[in-house]
Amino acid sequence: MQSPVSSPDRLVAHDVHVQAGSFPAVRGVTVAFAPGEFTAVIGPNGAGKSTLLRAVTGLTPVTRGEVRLADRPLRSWSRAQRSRALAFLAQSEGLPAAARVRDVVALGRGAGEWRFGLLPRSPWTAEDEAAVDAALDRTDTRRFEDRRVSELSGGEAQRVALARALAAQPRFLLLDEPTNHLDLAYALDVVRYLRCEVAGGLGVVAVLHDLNLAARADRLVLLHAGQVLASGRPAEVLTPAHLHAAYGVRVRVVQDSDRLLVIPED
Ligand SMILES: Nc1ncnc2c1ncn2[C@@H]1O[C@H](COP(=O)(O)OP(=O)(O)OP(=O)(O)O)[C@@H](O)[C@H]1O
Repeated sequence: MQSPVSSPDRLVAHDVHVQAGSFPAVRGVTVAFAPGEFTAVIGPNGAGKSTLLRAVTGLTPVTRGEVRLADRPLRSWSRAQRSRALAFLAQSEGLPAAARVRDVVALGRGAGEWRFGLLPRSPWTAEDEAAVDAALDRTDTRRFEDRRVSELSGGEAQRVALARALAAQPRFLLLDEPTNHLDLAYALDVVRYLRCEVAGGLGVVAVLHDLNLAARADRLVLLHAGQVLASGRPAEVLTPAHLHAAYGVRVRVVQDSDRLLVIPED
């Protein structure tokens, strides 16, 4: 991965350590995420992927090191500025079951924060309406915008959560296992939607367990025991040696047309 130099637009973690309870979950991680780039964070269970994502979003405090956004320490951003710039999609995003899909996506425009008094109320504008429409269209969720969340399948609800995050028009979208529990078609759809957003300039950072999906990212960060074991382009990271060191599994990595395939040998 490119060295995380100070750049006006990057989200940078510099020598970040995070203590989860008494456990050092992230130990000296330095990475940079750029707008218009899709980074997949990979690594075995317990490697520190979720903790790193939460730390760079400002949801989990960093015990040592620093996170910088747009060349300013993240802690100097107000909560409202930060939540507008960085959208985070957790592993199991709880959506209000009784709410209609369109209203849920509107929450991405801050409607929830106004209601709970976390942000000053501002008038709902045509720009807000357009952002909700665009997010529904881009995630192919408009066709059930009037349904309640409780009437959706798991995969549909996951796309609504993605639409809500996109409606905020963040600079970076950080997703923790966005394809978890999705069938092959839905998982590929989600990656395709994300790729479209990246083409439009969004910075995407996604924790992915499926290495063959992760191979479609622009860059990979391979975590192991709270540290970066490898980072860079998929072909640089997805090597048998790296994957054996991280997962303890022997694999073959083959090039199939323009794509890498990871095949376990065990
Ligand atoms: N509150 C806590 N107290 C003690 N250990 C914790 C705590 N929170 C997380 N950990 C540990 O920190 C490590 C990293 O957890 P994290 O959830 O970041 O891993 P992960 O790579 O996202 O794992 P997975 O792929 O299983 O979701 C794990 O070993 C976990 O057990």
